[in-house]
Amino acid sequence: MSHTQVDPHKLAVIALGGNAIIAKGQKGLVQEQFENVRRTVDPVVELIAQGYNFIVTHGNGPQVGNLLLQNELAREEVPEIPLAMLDAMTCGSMGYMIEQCLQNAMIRRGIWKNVVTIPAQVIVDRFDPAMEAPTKPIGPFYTEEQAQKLIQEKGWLLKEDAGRGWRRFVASPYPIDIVEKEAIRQLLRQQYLLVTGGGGGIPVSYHEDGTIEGVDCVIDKDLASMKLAIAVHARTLIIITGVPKVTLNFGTPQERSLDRITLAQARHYYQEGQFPAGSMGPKMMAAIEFVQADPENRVIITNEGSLMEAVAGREGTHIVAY
Ligand SMILES: NC(=O)OP(=O)(O)O
Repeated sequence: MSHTQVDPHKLAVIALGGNAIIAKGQKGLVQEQFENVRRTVDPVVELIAQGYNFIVTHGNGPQVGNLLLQNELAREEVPEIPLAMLDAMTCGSMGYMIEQCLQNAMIRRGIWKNVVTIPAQVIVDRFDPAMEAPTKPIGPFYTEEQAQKLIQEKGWLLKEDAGRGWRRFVASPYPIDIVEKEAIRQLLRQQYLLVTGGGGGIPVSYHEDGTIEGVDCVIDKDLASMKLAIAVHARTLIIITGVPKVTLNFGTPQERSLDRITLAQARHYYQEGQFPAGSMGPKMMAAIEFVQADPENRVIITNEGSLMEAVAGREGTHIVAY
């Protein structure tokens, strides 16, 4: 294989949760975020040393929610920034952090590889019904009492987020395509390590004349990562989350973790309502669509500490065609 070809079996898209970069209970200080990213990229760099290449994507839920809050607090002093632009800001700021941590980890490991961040525009349908029914939790967690006060005083939409506390919700339409996908493929052919699709990408939609414009929403990063993985013909999509394995009957005495499930089983459990919206739901939806796209595709859902073992097949939940 020449250096201008990409081995799809050694190419993986790895999606880091925004909630792993600002963990629950943390304020989101820049130092905290750098520390979390450093810890997360170490095993990624170990896998690079084994010959893998990656597209690293990341969530932005806590970060874009914090920016929105800053924006609203400063609205008397400086012009407000629309949500699509705030998404773009997180692509840059979080891309900077992840890119630098990857570079430093590779230098320490004696690996030389180009790393670059691309703030990718992701096409959505601005008439997607999801624009009218917000499902994406962003920003800090509140108690129910704080949330009710904010709903009354500020008119924000706050809802309970998968048993973890109350959060603000914004629209999250389905990602259709990636504007910069050809540039991304070109850089992969040249063996670049890419940070792109961050925050689910910057949401944009087409006008009838073919021009594009930002849409104020936050795309789910697991669905955008899946679209990216399909676009670059990666065979592996890795979704890093807070738990080592996906479980059935979560939080009940019947709870059990899943090691390896087929596409048919994943669909069955999804339809049974085993995976709540706002947590495991979009991850499993992304997994189903990715494996459906090609029977050679596989998805690994795990946490950062189990990544090495999961890639070796000894940890995590694996979703495969058969
Ligand atoms: N955009 C997005 O899905 O972010 P989180 O993963 O942080 O929720």
